[in-house]
Amino acid sequence: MTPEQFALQTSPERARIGAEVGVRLAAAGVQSVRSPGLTLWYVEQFLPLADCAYLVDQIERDRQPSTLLSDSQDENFRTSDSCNLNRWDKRVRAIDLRICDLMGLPERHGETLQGQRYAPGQYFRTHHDFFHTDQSYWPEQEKTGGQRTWTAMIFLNQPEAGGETAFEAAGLTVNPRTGMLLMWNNMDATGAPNLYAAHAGQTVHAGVKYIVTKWFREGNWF
Ligand SMILES: O=C(O)CCC(=O)C(=O)O
Ligand SMILES: [Fe+2]
Repeated sequence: MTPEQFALQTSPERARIGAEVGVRLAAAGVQSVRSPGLTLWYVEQFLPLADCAYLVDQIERDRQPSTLLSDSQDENFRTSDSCNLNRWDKRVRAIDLRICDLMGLPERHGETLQGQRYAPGQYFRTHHDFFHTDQSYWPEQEKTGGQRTWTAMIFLNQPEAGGETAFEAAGLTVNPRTGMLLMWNNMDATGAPNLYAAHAGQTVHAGVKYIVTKWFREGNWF
């Protein structure tokens, strides 16, 4: 899709969600970095070390090669391992609810936390977390909560080298820091997909990188 086509996909509801979450995070004193196209919000030491270790264990137990929703089946696009965490596990749910509460988003809008593991040499190429409505996956996603709005990500550890999350279009790069929560809105102020929110998980050069990602929908995902 062209930038013009994305820009036409405005939505008052998604604009409202974007604005409300921003106001709430600012009121909570959450730190942010702004570039012309994108604001990144972050909380250092959001997740206690014991919870980070707990999630790493779950990821080690359940991980499978990562998949893509996209129609382009490029197997070199995302080379990590992933798994869905069990959202009804008491400890996982408590983490989930802490994120929802901070952002003021309903639990039911959130997809299940996804764990990711990158060994040295592994990466996730530049992509958008929002859905492309010209792809074959869209009709199904539209019925299960619609467009993705906010992304919340927690770094569970710091690999020895590499593994930054890079927002190239916005000119922002985030270094993994154990327990840090990172949040951004994938929609712009009009509720249309924000191309400045494109990002990559850069290659890990030494050590293993563990994160969990949570994608929020505009409506109920479950
Ligand atoms: O590994 C990263 O830093 C980025 C992960 C990511 O983009 C995602 O989970 O959607
Ligand atoms: Fe992403």
